[in-house]
Amino acid sequence: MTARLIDGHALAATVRSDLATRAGALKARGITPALAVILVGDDAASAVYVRNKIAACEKTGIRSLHFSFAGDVDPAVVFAKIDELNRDAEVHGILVQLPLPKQFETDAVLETIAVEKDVDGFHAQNIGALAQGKPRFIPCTPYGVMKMLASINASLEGAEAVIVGRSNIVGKPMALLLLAQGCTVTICHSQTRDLAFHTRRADILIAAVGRPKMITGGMIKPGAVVIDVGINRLPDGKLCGDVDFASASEVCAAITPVPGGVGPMTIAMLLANTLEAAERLALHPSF
Ligand SMILES: Nc1nc(=O)c2c([nH]1)NC[C@@H]1CN(c3ccc(C(=O)N[C@@H](CCC(=O)O)C(=O)O)cc3)C=[N+]21
Repeated sequence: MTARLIDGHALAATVRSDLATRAGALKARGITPALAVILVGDDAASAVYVRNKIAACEKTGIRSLHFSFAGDVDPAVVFAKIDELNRDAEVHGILVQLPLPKQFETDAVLETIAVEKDVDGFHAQNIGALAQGKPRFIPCTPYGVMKMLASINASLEGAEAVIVGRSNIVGKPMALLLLAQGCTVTICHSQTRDLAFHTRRADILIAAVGRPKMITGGMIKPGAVVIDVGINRLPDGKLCGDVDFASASEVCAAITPVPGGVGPMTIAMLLANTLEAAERLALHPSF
């Protein structure tokens, strides 16, 4: 069996075209949706992602503001910038690129971002709202994964969903979203005793661990949908996912590639959240 490919670039382009229409409607009312991105330090991968985000904003008619700080910056300087952006009525979304250098307490930084501008959906209040089934901003990567599952009409009600990885930014919110759609959800992690036992039961398998090609075809149920969130750079410079694509695609029904899968959708959903923030702030300026 050869799996169907879920094309993240094509799907992201569809999302962007809808967003461009909505951005145009806001502009006609005198509002230019704007995203502020804060980058601290000179991590090469982070610089690439931030560049991709800014380019995607431009394609969609969203204004982007970019603030860079040296890796040894005093956190107080970054807090002051976030505070300024929180109060700037022309900024609708604020994103602080992670990971932050070690002098930062990441959670404290994320909690400083105004909840109504938290387009990453990482603020404790936004995670709490999602956990209660009343999401305001859905974290971009899991949000993009849900769109990818919808694009192939994956049936989620009663499905066995297995997530490998328990991070706050992917694994946990992913579990909440799949749960809300009626999946029976299992979260596996580094202490899971028999990983393959769990993954082989999955109708929907989400790999988000950050270990190159660790999920192989033998660990996958025939006919499963496999979503590869991992982005790993191999010594030869090539990117690969957490899933061994060659063996997995012989077994599963549908699979996302790396690159060109979840990554581009993550950025598209960041733009979607920014537009939603701008639309909400336009409707309720004091919200
Ligand atoms: N506050 C915050 N929000 C994030 O959403 C966030 C973050 N911090 N820190 C890092 C991770 C990672 N992330 C990616 C986004 C796009 C691609 C992407 O476009 N990937 C391309 C390849 C890019 C390349 O060539 O390296 C692809 O998969 O096709 C990858 C990774 C967002 N993150």
